[in-house]
Amino acid sequence: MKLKKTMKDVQLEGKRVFCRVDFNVPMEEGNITDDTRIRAAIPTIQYLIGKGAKVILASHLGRPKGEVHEDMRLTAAGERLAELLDKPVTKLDTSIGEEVVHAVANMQNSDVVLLENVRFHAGEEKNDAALAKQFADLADIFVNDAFGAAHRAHASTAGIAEYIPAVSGLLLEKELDVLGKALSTPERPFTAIIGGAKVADKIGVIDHLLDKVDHLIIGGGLAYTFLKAQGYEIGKSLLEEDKMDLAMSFIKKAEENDVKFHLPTDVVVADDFSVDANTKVVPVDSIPSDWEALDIGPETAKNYAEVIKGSKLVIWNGPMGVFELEPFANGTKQVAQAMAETTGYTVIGGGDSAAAVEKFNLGEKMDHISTGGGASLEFMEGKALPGVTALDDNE
Ligand SMILES: Nc1ncnc2c1ncn2[C@@H]1O[C@H](COP(=O)(O)OP(=O)(O)O)[C@@H](O)[C@H]1O
Ligand SMILES: O=C(OP(=O)(O)O)[C@H](O)COP(=O)(O)O
Ligand SMILES: [Mg+2]
Repeated sequence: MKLKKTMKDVQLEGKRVFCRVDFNVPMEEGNITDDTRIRAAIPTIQYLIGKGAKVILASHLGRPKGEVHEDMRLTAAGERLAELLDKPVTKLDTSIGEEVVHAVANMQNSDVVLLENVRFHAGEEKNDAALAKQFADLADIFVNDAFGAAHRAHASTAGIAEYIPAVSGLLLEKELDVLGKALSTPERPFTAIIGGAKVADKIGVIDHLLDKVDHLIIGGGLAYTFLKAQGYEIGKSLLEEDKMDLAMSFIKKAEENDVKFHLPTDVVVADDFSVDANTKVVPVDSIPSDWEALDIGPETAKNYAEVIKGSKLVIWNGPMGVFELEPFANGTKQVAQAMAETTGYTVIGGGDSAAAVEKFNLGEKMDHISTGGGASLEFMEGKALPGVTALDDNE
């Protein structure tokens, strides 16, 4: 990957800086349940403040699909940011238009403005040139520090870089450095664990991982597309129907490459997606047709923990179950515990995976917690990240 310009390569004093961060934090009833991603952006924001820049922050939250969703506003993130910076943060209700232009015109050096969720505009995810230009017109310099969204070619992560000087932030730089080093000459056995809910996004990376790892462990919502492809009844569990053939091809490729492919052998099923649901542990061949599997079972968790403890390098993205709800947290907890205990090098990625590890108070026991899930997987796969390639080359 080409070296990119960083904040140190540009003059910042008095400059308006459009700084893309990933404040896509897990929320529950309007409250932030894990602020890892906000804390991770603080060094860059402090650096800009210290240099006397006018700091215009932009982020997405959730997937509002181009419409305003009251529960996806960045208000709580702005409040948390102000606490962490110990400094006022002007939170705006939109990310383009007159209100924004006016607020930016009134900024003093070292002031911080937080724009509203950029995904409230349909042009964001389409990487619409007109929207990217509107973002660029607000600023003199673009700083990308949103590693978690660096695999997206969107208006505020990539498009904007066409119009103004574009450099990387400290978090983006650090993530690329640490992940790059861990993977350059991986220690073996090398194990990758993939779970979570973004099945369509993540299933593709398995292909490349099968050329690299010794063990591939599958959990979370991802598991059921594989189980269904093998002919099991999965009830109402998460399924990407059009990925079933792909799933089978991966099982075959694993055999050819002599990669141990681990799927759940037992699961926790529920008659409802809720904390009060009726639940039971069943073998994977006995999932009731009107129930859904929301966690790996205890036998599976024990087996996965053994593999992890025998590994020299483990990368993990995506929770093993719906860990946010107590009855479905055990699988994720057991895997996190094994990651904490193994003597191997451990890398965890993803907004929700990081939140899970923090919830179990095991964050300090991990070697690296990446703020990106999909982003770290695509980086490890060797794919170019649009949020990085868009930045100016350091020639
Ligand atoms: N079996 C399952 N069914 C439905 N959702 C699941 C299941 N297992 C895990 N999840 C959900 O996956 C979500 C996280 O997925 P994802 O965003 O892909 O991970 P990350 O943020 O770590 O990259 C969690 O909110 C969790 O509740
Ligand atoms: O939460 C994110 O990714 P992750 O769930 O893979 O960690 C990023 O903010 C990207 O969000 P997106 O997957 O809606 O583009
Ligand atoms: Mg997530």
